[in-house]
Amino acid sequence: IVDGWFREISSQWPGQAMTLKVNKILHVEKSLYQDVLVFESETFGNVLVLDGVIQCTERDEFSYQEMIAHLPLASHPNPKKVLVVGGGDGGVVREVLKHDTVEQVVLCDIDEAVIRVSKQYLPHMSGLLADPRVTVHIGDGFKFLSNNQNTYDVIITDSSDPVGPAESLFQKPYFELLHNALTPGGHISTQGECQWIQLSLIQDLKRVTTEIFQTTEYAYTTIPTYPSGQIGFMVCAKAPGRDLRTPVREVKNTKYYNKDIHRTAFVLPEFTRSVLEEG
Ligand SMILES: NCCCN[C@H]1CC[C@H](N)CC1
Repeated sequence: IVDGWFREISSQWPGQAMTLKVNKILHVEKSLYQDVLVFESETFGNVLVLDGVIQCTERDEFSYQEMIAHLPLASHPNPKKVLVVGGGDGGVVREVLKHDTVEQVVLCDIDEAVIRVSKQYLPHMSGLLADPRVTVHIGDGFKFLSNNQNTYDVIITDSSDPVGPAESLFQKPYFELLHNALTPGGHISTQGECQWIQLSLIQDLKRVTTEIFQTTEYAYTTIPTYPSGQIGFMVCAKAPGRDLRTPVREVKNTKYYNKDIHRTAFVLPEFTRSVLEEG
């Protein structure tokens, strides 16, 4: 933080950096896995930063949390059991619970510090972790999945970037574990990075998921505080011919997501479409 500004400088997005004006530093900690920082910003509410990278801000988190949850859930006929890998801030769990078909949500995050800090500084995101339908498991999602076959209707991987604790969540073995842990007809969504910055990574993710899932699509949303102002998702189905672009159930009480946003999220600019569809 330099002269009151936090700058998100990272080798992952060379030559650019989001900066946010800092009112007050609220928490600094080195957890077992990463550096944890929470600060009160001037215009985006409280901000959670892990290893120098913005994870979520109170003002715009709803865009990412709603889309990564509702794209796989609203296109699934009857999701009852849901797993969230990562997502320790609780925002995705809050969104999953908006589906009244859901009977149980399991959250598996490797770092208890993220959950503890989110409960203290991000109450609007972490509040529903206390819901009776939610089970919180502290551990490596990779290991957790290998003990669960044919169990979950939807699995959402709400991860940080592939540099650090989440690195293994972007590789083929993980997607095979996801496929095995899904019930037939199950859906996944993963934090799929940004087409302006990581298009070659997205192309790899598309190739890998195409080898494993019968249906796989990339979608994206706009979100001011992520690099280049947007982030994408890989959305896949363990079902032949499943239309992931069409919501089959309505989602209420959202601020970003609606049925038209669901459809248009999958419509890609030519520089991305040509790379992902021609492989
Ligand atoms: N629920 C927190 C979401 C974490 N996902 C982020 C996507 C953008 C990245 N640069 C950092 C993690």
